[in-house]
Parts: sequence; C-alpha cells; structure tokens
Amino acid sequence: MFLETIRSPQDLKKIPRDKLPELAAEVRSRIIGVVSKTGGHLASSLGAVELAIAVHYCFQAPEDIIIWDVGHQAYAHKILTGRNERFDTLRQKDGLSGFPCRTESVYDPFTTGHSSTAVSLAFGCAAARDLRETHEKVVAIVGDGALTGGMCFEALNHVGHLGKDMLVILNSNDMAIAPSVGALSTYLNKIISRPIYNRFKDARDAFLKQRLGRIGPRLQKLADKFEELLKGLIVPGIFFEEMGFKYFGPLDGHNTTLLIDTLQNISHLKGPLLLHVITKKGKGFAPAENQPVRFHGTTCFDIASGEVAAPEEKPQASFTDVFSAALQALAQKDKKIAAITAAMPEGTGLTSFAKVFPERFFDVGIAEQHAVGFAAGLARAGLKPYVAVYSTFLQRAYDQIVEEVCLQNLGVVLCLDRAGIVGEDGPTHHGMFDISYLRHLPNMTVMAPADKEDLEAMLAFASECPTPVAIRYPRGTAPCRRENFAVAPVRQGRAEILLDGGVATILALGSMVDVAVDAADILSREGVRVTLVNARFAKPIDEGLVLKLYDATEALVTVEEGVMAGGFGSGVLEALRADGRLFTSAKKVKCLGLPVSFITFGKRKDLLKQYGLCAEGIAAAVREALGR
Ligand SMILES: Cc1ncc(C[n+]2csc(CCOP(=O)(O)OP(=O)(O)O)c2C)c(N)n1
Ligand SMILES: CC(=O)[C@@H](O)[C@H](O)COP(=O)(O)O
Ligand SMILES: [Mg+2]
Repeated sequence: MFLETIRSPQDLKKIPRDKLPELAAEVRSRIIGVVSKTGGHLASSLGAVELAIAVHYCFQAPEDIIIWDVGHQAYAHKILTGRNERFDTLRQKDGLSGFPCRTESVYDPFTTGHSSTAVSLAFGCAAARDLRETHEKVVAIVGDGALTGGMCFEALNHVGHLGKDMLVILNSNDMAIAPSVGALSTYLNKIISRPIYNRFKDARDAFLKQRLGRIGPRLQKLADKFEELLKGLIVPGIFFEEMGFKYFGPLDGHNTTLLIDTLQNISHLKGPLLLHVITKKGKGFAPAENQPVRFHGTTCFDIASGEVAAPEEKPQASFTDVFSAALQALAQKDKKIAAITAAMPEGTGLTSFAKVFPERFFDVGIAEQHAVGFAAGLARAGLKPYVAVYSTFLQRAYDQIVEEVCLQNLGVVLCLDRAGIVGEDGPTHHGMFDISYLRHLPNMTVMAPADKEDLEAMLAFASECPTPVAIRYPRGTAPCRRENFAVAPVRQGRAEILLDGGVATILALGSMVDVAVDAADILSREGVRVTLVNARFAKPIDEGLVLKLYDATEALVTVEEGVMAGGFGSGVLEALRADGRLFTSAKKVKCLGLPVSFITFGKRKDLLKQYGLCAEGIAAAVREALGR
C-alpha cells in the first residue's frame, strides 16, 4: 500500500515512477469508498487523480502554488497533501471541506467553489512573486467547463498580454456538469481529434504510397517538411498560442509517466504555458464513467451496483421539481417563454424543458453574467425569459441585473434555486445574500414561495409581470399547502394571512413559512395563539399589513432563510421606521435569519437549527418577544 506512506507530497516523490499507476488505483479506491458514504463530487475527482499525482510529483507545494478551479475535482489533491486520515469526514460538519479551503491546509492557497477563478488567482500570485523577486512556480488547473466562464477569459487575456511565468493546465473531459456546450467546446474537440491535420496526413500517405511508387521516399521527405509547415498553421492550440501562451498537448491525462515527463520538461520554460490534458470524467469507476452527470455530485451509493442508497423517507417533489413542471406547463401555453441555464440544466430542473422546447432553451455555459444580459436581450425583443440559476452563482451577475435588467425595467424572471442553506457544499454555495442584494434594486420584485402551490402561482404571476421579478426557493422538498390553509391568489406586494387573531405575529418568508406553522402549533399547545403571515414578497413588503399587525398584536417576529442585514426583516423594520411607529412604541420586533458570517458545511437541517430557523427556534423567539 503506497497511500499509507504518504503524509505529504514529499513522501509521494519517494515512490518510483513506475509504481504511480498503483498509487493512482489506491487513491481512486479511497475516493470511491469515502464518497459512497458521504456523497460528494465523485466523477470530476476520479478524472483528476493522475493529474494531482503528477502535479505534486513535479512541483514543490506549498511553496509552489497550485490552484484547482472550482475545487470539486481536488479530492486526490487533499488525500496527497496530508488529509488522507481525515478523508472519511469529507463534507461532514467539523470535517474536511468538499472544496479546497484556506483554513484547512497550507496546500490550499484559496477557499474555492465558484468556477473560472483559478487563472486570475494564480496570475495575481505570479505578478506578486515577480514584484517580490521570489521564484515559486504558479499553476492553475482549469476544466473545459470552467474555461467557458468570462472571468477565465479575462484572466487569459491579461496573462497573455503581460507574459509572466505561469502554467495553466487545461483539463478537458468534454463535460461541465452536463456535456460541455459552446463554440469553445467544439474547438477543444477539434484539437483532440485533429480531423483536419489527420485527414491531411492520411491523404498524403495514401497518395505517396499508391501513386508515386519508388520516388515516394524522396517526396516523402519533402512532404514531411511541408507537413511541419502546415502543422504550424493548423497546430492544435493555435488559439492559445495567439493569446500569448505556449501550448503543449493534448496529452493523455491518465498517463502519469507522460504527464510527469512533460511537466518536468516544460516547467523551466519562461512565459505563460498552457498544458492541455485529456481525461475521462468518472475514470476508473464504471458507473461514473457511464453516467458522469449523475455522478458529478452524488449522494451515498452502493459501490458494487452504483445504485443510490434508498432515501430514508419517501421522496417528495423538491422546489426544483415543482419549478420544472410548472415552467413547462406555462411554456406550453405561452410561446414567448424561454428558459436559460448557466451550465446547470439538471440542478435547476431544466433538462426536460430542453427536450420539449429545444428552440426555447439556452445553456450558455458557466456564464451567469452573460445569461442575465442575454435574457435582457430576449425580453427587450418580446420574449419572456426565465433565468434559472443558483442563488450563490447569481452573485456573479449583480451588475447585469442592475444595469441590463432593472435599469431597463425589463420583464426578466430570475429563478433562484438553492436560496438559503445548501448543506454539505458549505460557505461558497449557501445562497444567503440574494434577498439583500436584490431588495434594494429599483423596479425589482422579490418573491419567495412557502410551498408548491405558492411557487406555481408565483411563476404564473411572473409570466404576466412586465417588470423584473426574482423568485427564490431553497434546496430540498417543497411542502404542499396544509389542508386547513387555502391558497390566496398572488397579488403584487401582498402577503397572505394563514392564522389570525394572535397575541403575537410571525411574519415568515418562503421556506420559513412551513416551519413557522409548526412553531405556531408548539405555541398554541402552550396557550399562545399567534397570527401567522406568509409574507410572499420580500420586495415590495406588504407595508399596510405589517403596520396593521404591529398595532393589533403585542410583538412581531420576522423569519427568513437569508442573511439578516438588508434582508426581509430589515425591510419590515424600515417600514415601521418610515412610519414612525418604531420610535413611539415599546413593542418588541425580533428578526430571525442568518448572521453576517460565512456559514460552514453540514446537514441543512442541522445548520438551520443552529441559527434558530426551526420550529422550536421560532417559538422561542416569539416567547422572548412576548417576554414570557
Ligand atoms: C460560477 C459558477 N457557476 C456554476 C458552478 C457549478 N459548477 C460546478 S462544477 C461545474 C462544471 C465544471 O466543469 P469543468 O470545469 O469542466 O470541470 P469537470 O467537472 O468537468 O471536471 C459547474 C457548472 C460553479 N461552481 N460556479
Ligand atoms: C461544484 C458545484 O458547484 C456544483 O456541483 C454544486 O455542488 C451542485 O450543487 P447541487 O448538488 O445542489 O446541485
Ligand atoms: Mg470538464
């Protein structure tokens, strides 16, 4: 067992080169064993095992800086950099992060999770190195999916211009989460298969053999020279060469000897280098090789069959499922509806929309900024675009939301999935800032559905709304409306009263409504009756109702699954302050939500509980506000 001997990359370097494939097999089996129990980003990490071995074999981390883009493929890197013993704790609270993490290891120069950042980060390190006159190497490892992100292009442009020493390793597997899309992906495929060059070579060989007989060998020499010239014109990677990089490859990214030889040969070269390696997503585990999308990010599974472990409870439709079905139903009736994803058709629930309405579906690649700008164009030209994107990734497109959507007052619908605590992906992925970053924007309406019925109604409401709308919903199950509560029609800026006549009011937003219903039950068993409001709108807030209930009840508690600063509760306080009531009354208003801090990874339910966003937490807040 080689793996047991490795505590750091120094130990890795002691292993003979010809034994590295055995080490790779051990690392793979360790990754599969752990991820089968913890869940995680399996397929990408399996594809980058040899790459991690080769990079750590050739470079001197942590002095040399190695940055994995996104970081979801870095499990082998973690295992080889002193974290093998703790690897079983992957993505568990207080365990190892699923992504590179600055506070976890000196071998992780950055905490990452969002795509297309590595070249910028690496280039910053390279530029600083040159100013400090030190000599560390800087390496950015970027996937073909990540390469579609604008930030990556901006960085390549800058690197090529300034020409500093650094290495970009492009890990091509023809996949983002879904199959890669875009002209660049087509270009990379051309490089890999080299059809023009190969066709030329085959035709030339055949011609020389069949037609020229004995004078062939002399001509062959001439042709070889010509071929070299021609190769210069159609050489793979000419795009990167023109951008100012020396291009090497494409290489088999699973051949450790080839990778190490090449890295050692090129790493002393000056200027920006780009090494293109070809890998297989899911390499070494047949179920993941065959279903890379399914195993991109997986829950626990059975290693022998590759089957996902049966859920403990009966599976219920998620908010994503509800969104998926409802948008399709709307699109059947309204031909103006289009759907846009930034490389996440499965995660956002748009896969079946893409099949049913291929001409109205757009996967723009990992390009959230472009997704929003593109949607603005569609809306301006008379379509009704729904941009389905995770809350955390929409942060990228803030300026496009402000300038291209809100300032133009266009009817773009932003559908923010994974809004709130996402769980095991942790701080890079929790969608906790969106209410705050959207609520202050002119012309923007911000909604959050309490349940399945609300989401369906809000999507329909948005289809009629000529101005910008954002609908945020969390990861996980969408509750159905409870039997004793009717569903009021969705009207702009109007909340819905679920329980009336209480001594205190709970104003709950989105995912917190169902939890607040349970809190109301707890309190009612204690003899405390509450008025419960499904706020529906974070902007505009139903100010009339807020003021009315402030007067009518003894205390007010707001609850939201988002950061409190600038959030829904802040909006309620702003309404009370603007009206002057906050200054003239001693009534207690209590806001529940997430603090202004980066929240770790762990189970969604546990993390919500930690911040009082559970039935008992809400009940306790009401008791406190009432002074009981
Ligand atoms: C800004 C941003 N948008 C979307 C994602 C979601 N995401 C994570 S990995 C990934 C695909 C990355 O593809 P690639 O870089 O080719 O890596 P591979 O999974 O193929 O190894 C996507 C879309 C993200 N992490 N960050
Ligand atoms: C690495 C990354 O950003 C995605 O793979 C993300 O982890 C997907 O999250 P979901 O599992 O919630 O779709
Ligand atoms: Mg890829």
